Order: sequence, then C-alpha cells, then structure tokens
Amino acid sequence: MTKEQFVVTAAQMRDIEGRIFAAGMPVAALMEKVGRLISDSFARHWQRLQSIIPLSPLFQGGLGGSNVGILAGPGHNGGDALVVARELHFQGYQVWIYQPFAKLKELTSQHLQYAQNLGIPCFTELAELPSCDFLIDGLFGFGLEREITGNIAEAINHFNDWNKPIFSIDLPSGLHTDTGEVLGTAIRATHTFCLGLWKQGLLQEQALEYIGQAELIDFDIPLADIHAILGEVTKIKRITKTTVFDTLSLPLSPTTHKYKSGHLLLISGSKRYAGGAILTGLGARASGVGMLSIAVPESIKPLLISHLPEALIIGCPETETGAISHLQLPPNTDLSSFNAIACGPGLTTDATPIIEQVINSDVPLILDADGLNILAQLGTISTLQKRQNTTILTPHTGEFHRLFPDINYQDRVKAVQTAASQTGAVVLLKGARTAISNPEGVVWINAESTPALARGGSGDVLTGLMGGILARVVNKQVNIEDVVAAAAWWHSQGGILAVKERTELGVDAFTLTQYLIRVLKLSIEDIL
Ligand SMILES: NC(=O)C1=CN([C@@H]2O[C@H](COP(=O)(O)OP(=O)(O)OC[C@H]3O[C@@H](n4cnc5c(N)ncnc54)[C@H](O)[C@@H]3O)[C@@H](O)[C@H]2O)[C@@H](O)CC1
Ligand SMILES: [K+]
Repeated sequence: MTKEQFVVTAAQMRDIEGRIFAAGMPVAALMEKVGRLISDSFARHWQRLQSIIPLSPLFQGGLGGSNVGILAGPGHNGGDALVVARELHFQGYQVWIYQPFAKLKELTSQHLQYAQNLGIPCFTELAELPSCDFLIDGLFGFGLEREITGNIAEAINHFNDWNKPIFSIDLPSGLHTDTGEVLGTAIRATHTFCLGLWKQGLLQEQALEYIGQAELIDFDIPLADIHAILGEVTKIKRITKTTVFDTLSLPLSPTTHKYKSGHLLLISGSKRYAGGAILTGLGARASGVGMLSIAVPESIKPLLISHLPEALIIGCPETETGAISHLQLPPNTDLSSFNAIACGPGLTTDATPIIEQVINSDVPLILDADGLNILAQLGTISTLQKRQNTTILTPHTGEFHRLFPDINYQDRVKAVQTAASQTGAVVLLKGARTAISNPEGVVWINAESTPALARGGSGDVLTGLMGGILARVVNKQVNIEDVVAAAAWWHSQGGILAVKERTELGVDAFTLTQYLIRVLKLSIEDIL
C-alpha cells in the first residue's frame, strides 16, 4: 500500500502521532522536518506559479514579488507555520507573521520568540497588516475542536477577501478534519499541503470549495504505526494509480483467448435513448473485454452495429414505446453464458421485466440508471441480499435517494456503507468525490476528478467500462469493490486528460470514450 492510499480521522492521526513520539521521535524534530518539507514544496509551487501566471490575462502584472504573510495559530499547526516563516525568511522572502492568540503551546511559543528575535515583523491586529503576495495558513490543523468565532472568524473572512493565493498547512483552517464541514468559517485555500496521511475531511464534497489543489507531504510515518492504528484491513481508502493497476490484470497472458478475457452482456438503450447504448458499448470497448454482447430493442440494432462492429448486437422484441420488452438471447445462450451483465443506461422504466430477470440470474451484475429506477419502483431492493453472485449499484445522488429514501446522504461515506450493508451489494455513489463501499463497509474514495464529467452520457460510459473490467477479471480472485474503484478512477482520469487537451467544455461523453485508452497508455508509461 502506498501512503497516498490511507485516509485518517483526527483521532487516528493523533494516535499514530502518539506512537511515533512514544517510540522516541522528539516532537520538535518532527515539526522541524515537516516545516522544511512544506517550505520546499511551497517554494517549488511558487516558482511554478510565477512562471505560468504572468502569462495569464487573469493576472495582469503577474503575481508580484515574494512578500509572504504567515498566519500562525496557537497549536502545532501554528508551530509548523512558524518554522516555514523562518525558512522562507532565510531563503530571502519578505515575511510577516499574524499571530493574534494570547496563549500558545510551548513549542509554538518558542518558534515565535525566535522569529521575533530574527527581526521578522509580528502582528496581532488585522489593521496593522502590510500587504503581501500570498499567505500561508497555519491557524488550525486537526486540533480544531469547535466553531471559529469572534476576531479569528473575522480575520479568516478578511483574508479570503484579499483574493491572494493561500497555501494551507494540513487542512484549510476552519474545516472539520473528519467531515470537511465548515466550523463557523474557513480559509479558502488555493493549495493544501496535507501532512503525513490524507485527512478524511479533505475527501468530502463539502470541503471541495476550500481546499484548492491538495497534495500529500510524506514525512516518513512508519507503516507499522499506521497499521497498528488503522488495522491490517484499512476501512477507508483513497484510490491511487497503483491500486488500480493491481486490479486491471495487465499485461495480458500471452496464451489468453477471447473467452478468457471475459464476456460481457450489456442490456441498454431504447428507441428514445439509443445513444445510451452506444456510449455504454464504447465504454466497454475501452476495457479490453474479450467478447461484448449488447442487447437492445430490435429497431436500433443497425445503429449499434454501425458504431460497434466488433460487438454481437442482440435485437430484442420491444414495447410500443420502443423499450426492450423481454430478452431474446441467441440459440444455446442463456444469462449464465456471460461473465458479467451491465444493465440500465437508456432502458426507460418500461423495461421492468428485464430487471427482474437479471436479478434472478446468478451472474455478476451492475445496475445503473433506469435499472436503478426500475429497482426503486419495484420496491424489491431487499431481494438483492438473496442474489448468489455479486451485485453493483451505481447511483447518482437522485437515484440513491429514490433507492434508499431513509439514508441521509450528507455524509456520503456513511451513506454508501449503510446502503451496501442493507443490500449486500457494492454501492458506488457518484459525485465530485465518488464513494464506493462493499457490504462490510470497506470504502474507496475517488479523490481526483473533474466537473467536466458532469454531463449527460458520462455515467453510461462508466457503466460500460466497469462492466468490461468486471467481465475480464471477475474469475481472478479480485475484490469487487477494487474493480468498481478501478473503473471510477480510469473514467475520471480520462476526463482529466480530456480537460487538459480540450478545456472543461470539451468533454462530451463520446469524446470521453476516446480518452480512456490514451490515459491508460500514459499511466502505464508512468508506472513503468
Ligand atoms: N500529526 C502529526 O504527526 C504532526 C502534526 N503536526 C501539526 O500539528 C497540528 C495539530 O496540532 P495541535 O494538536 O496543536 O492542533 P492545532 O494546531 O490544529 O490547534 C489546536 C489549538 O487550537 C485551539 N483551538 C481549537 N479550536 C479552536 C477554535 N475554534 N478557536 C480558537 N482556538 C481553537 C486549541 O485550544 C489548541 O490550542 C497538525 O495539524 C499539524 O499541522 C506537525 O507539526 C508534525 C506532525
Ligand atoms: K491550517
């Protein structure tokens, strides 16, 4: 496991930190190490920003020079900030410190004293502050324990209004470390340097507007200490490239053949939503699945063949409204002929019998879109518990609410855990930070994505991609939640690459399908 994968609460971080100190690491030495790592990372970012931003019409005149305002709190987050202040002072930056607290932790107080003796200007009043080019926020880290009020809240709002780049240490001051909730008010950072291990709050949707670009500063926490606190089977994890490639089963075996690379059945589309079937098929194509069969209403079969000549298109009898009325598989084929079924995009809610049929099969099954809407209408979600094989549900927030009206989805991690435990399925809740849980509550969070993916058809691509990966690897002793996580990661990385080349407006669902293999290739080159 890489460090990037672990996700901790404030209490877990404190316990891990406690073990390191109990083993003999001096607190001051750790703060010194962390402070220097932050200073180095900051200097790298600042040089990069200075080279890019003067070219931007948004920042006429560039970012300015190297005047730094350091916001120092009373605890060790403030201590880190004061180490950074000292380091930047010696690197030639013009530094000032804002420190409005009457009582400081001892180590923090010592660093403040040294900074003052070095002649770094220190201020306690907002009105006295000189201007600066950027701010470093070390007011509060994981020790924030109540709402921020009074003059500190006022100061935070004031700094946000300056519209300067703000680099937050550990997490933007004011965010709850576990839930990402704003406690009173919070710094709106442009960058966050998360220390040691990812804090759970930074992966929650409600924190996203505050954290800017986040990176992990690894300060060499021994793995033994992490496992001692989080356990050997970590419950909440962040998807990384390494974990995805462990699942994708690459390179292919030289002796593979098409049936060994999986046979996926997609059930999708209707006369009204033919595009959904095409996009799902193109998503599945990118997965490299060995055999692809697509069941659609008879009338749209020619269209599907023209887009996916490699797939076996199964034309099915249709209802008056142009939905599939029932499955009509080729001779000598039944549902057990497939390694996985992905069902739902573009079906309309008239395809009810299909959903009953696939639920009753014992083939690994993904239900999405209208598959989920029909499931909600049938009110038979509890029957999923009886399925003999894997079920995966991939709702967006609206579908989730229709399926699980009693589950509060404000805390998305808890929501997916509850939904997975109630259904025995792996549940993926789509969003800016997609969360995935297995029935035992093991959660993956997809921490890198782009709002460019919030467009019609994007989910259909995900369903096809996931179906293809599932069919390829389902017999290879993989964890199903790892397959779902791999698909979510691959899909969003495709979107991120497409944004880089085409802007946020250039990522329609069809274009996205064209980026899936490109991003895979870049990732493989990166890993090798
Ligand atoms: N965990 C680790 O391994 C390391 C932690 N370090 C730093 O230590 C930080 C945690 O330090 P602390 O535990 O001292 O906590 P913080 O520095 O986050 O803040 C705690 C202080 O803030 C006060 N406080 C809390 N809520 C307040 C509020 N709403 N209004 C006013 N005052 C409030 C508390 O009374 C306490 O004095 C981390 O975020 C990180 O920056 C690093 O120095 C080194 C490594
Ligand atoms: K902070």
